[in-house]
Amino acid sequence: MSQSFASPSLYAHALFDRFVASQTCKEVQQNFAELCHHLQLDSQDYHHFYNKLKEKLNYWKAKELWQKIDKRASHPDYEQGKPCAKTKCLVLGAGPCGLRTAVELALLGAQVVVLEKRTSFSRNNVLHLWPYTIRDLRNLGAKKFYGRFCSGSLDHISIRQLQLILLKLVLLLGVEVHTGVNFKGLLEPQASGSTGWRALVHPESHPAASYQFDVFISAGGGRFVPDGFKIKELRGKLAIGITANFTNRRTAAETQVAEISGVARIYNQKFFQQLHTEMGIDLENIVYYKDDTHYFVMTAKKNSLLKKGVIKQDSSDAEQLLAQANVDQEALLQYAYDAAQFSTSHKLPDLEFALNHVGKPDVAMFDFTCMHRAEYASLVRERRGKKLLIGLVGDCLVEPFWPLGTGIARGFLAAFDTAWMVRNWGKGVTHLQVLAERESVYQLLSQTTPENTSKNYPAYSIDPSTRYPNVNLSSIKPKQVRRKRRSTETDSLRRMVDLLSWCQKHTAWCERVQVKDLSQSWRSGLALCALIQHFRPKLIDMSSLDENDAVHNNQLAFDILQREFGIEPIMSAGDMASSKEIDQLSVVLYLTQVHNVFTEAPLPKVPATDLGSSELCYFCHQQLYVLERGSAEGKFFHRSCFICQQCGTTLRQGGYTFYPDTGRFYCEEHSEPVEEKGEEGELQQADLSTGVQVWTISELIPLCINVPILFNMLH
Ligand SMILES: NC(=O)C1=CN([C@@H]2O[C@H](COP(=O)(O)OP(=O)(O)OC[C@H]3O[C@@H](n4cnc5c(N)ncnc54)[C@H](OP(=O)(O)O)[C@@H]3O)[C@@H](O)[C@H]2O)C=CC1
Repeated sequence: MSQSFASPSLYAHALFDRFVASQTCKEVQQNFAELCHHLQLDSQDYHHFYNKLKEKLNYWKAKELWQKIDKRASHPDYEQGKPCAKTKCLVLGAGPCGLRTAVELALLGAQVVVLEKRTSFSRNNVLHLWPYTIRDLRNLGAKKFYGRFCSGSLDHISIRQLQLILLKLVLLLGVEVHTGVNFKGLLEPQASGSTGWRALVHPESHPAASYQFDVFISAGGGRFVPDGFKIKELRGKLAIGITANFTNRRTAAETQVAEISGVARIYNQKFFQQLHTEMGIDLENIVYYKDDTHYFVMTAKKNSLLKKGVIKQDSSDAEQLLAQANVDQEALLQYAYDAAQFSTSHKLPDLEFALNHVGKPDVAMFDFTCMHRAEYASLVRERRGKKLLIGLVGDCLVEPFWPLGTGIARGFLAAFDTAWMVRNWGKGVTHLQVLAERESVYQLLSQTTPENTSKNYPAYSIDPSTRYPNVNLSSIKPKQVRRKRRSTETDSLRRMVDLLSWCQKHTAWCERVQVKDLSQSWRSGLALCALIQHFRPKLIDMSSLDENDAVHNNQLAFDILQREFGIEPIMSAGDMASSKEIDQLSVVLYLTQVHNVFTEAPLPKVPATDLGSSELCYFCHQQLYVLERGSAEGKFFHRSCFICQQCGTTLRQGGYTFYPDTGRFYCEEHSEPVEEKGEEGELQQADLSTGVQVWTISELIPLCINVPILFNMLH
């Protein structure tokens, strides 16, 4: 105990205060460990941890937090932690969505382990919060952890602050969070039946490697989707986003500068014209929020970026256009700096770039026209009698179109829906029913807006019917799930068969080689060498190879493929030649890469649709850019056009009356004159989705069955 404290309990209070006020991920973890040590609490005793902590820390400040947590935990949906008392969950990713899901799983009584590859929370970018998320976080004590949380009319928070709030909360609830741990894949239960599902992690010796679980939640962000899930790609017209963060010193001058919650070109032509004339910067829109940083996000026009030398060479391919080598970083910094200065009337003195996680000025330019969405949200895998429920949340489920500000709100909705699914799982509902219900709810997610979700925020719980009015939990039937899964499995199998056919076709020229399967046929190394010779005759001479020298043949092929094409060997040449059984999955993974380099199979190109600008305003029928878009009753419009039909006052959300027969909106004081009813067409939203199917290694993995048998079945 520190000498300066009169009693152990005062010291505990100080430690708790320090934990609550921690401002980095590392500080949170260290202060938490110190608190547990001082109170002699085992943080891995997840069932009892929170209650024991409460017993030992009952001074006013802690009590205020316990009251909030207890209120949430006493919701009937959690049944006092019974539904998932035997459920063990692994959550991948300590982003806001992974952590928010972890809170719910812990409240349901599950053991929860979170893996995060980063060691610090460094994302300054600021997220827009829907009213329900603000209420949700407030009720979980967000303001206790972060005093500035949504003060006044603020409706946004930096990603890192949100992560810090949720990290503190999950730790108090007994969740284990391991940072600096990279999830590499799922490990199936062993044949002996001695282990369940586990994770392959880096570093391999990390204790999380031995954790066995029956629920896996992937919240690894937009780039991480586990094997077995199909992804759809949605593309819009080219839209170049720039985000920039500047240090916020919170001086009086900085405090006074007004935020810009979304100025779009159509509203303030003069501002954008001046910006263009005076600075040569041509923008569609700009947003400025204050939190830990001064955060600016803008959509820039390509031509102005070319003229200012930010983009070096024009290209019709967005990827090439924004490739690192084609961007002048200094010019980009200047562009973002000038836009920030101009839009705040040069009232932010001494603007200095905040630094990102690699210590560079936190400015990024990206193409946000392309987004991914998982075709379904859940899966069950079964091996050796052990079932694993897999769910997706956050950006890896639905990547948001950021100007809409939907990311975190939809992310949290999916976190609740996923928790509801795990609750059913824990309660022993059959797995097809669990999946069918989850998919029924998932169908709604991409259409949710603050208007069409329930306004009864206090009633929100993990039960989907509290949030989605008129949700039909059985719109998808268990048998449909089975059919869909089967077709996915058949797709995977077909691809394996295709791979086998491809290998057979391109080794057929060599009499000494007979490819019958995707395992034993590759032992001698000759088949691999024959494939190489077929596609790159100069790299190898088959006539010099001896079938009985398997180690040499394999080593030769592995070396060539690594040196020439960067394909890492799957095992040592010695193991390949001598192991009792060759692992089919490994061979499939390896040969898929060989197939891809030799065929250079291009990914299908997607026709561009016009996401950014094709809609028209419901009222004025003029072009409607997404950033300036308001919506009510399923209509989209310029916010300035949203006025009372009679008196012209601007309407606000929740403060209007809508007449579906005429499609007109009125303020609360006026109403539709009976005799004036007319007809008005409904604006239909274009279907922007374009399914793109890409053959990836992961699609070959779900089923590693006996390919020759399947080959016969399918042909
Ligand atoms: N720049 C921006 O403005 C961004 C905003 N967001 C917003 O944040 C919100 C929540 O996003 P969320 O879905 O939680 O995702 P996040 O991207 O916030 O979090 C996912 C976390 O998982 C980590 N991760 C990924 N793969 C692995 C792995 N194999 N092993 C261990 N850790 C891994 C990621 O690290 P790493 O990031 O290093 O891959 C990241 O820290 C959304 O609203 C989204 O729109 C999200 C990302 C960027």
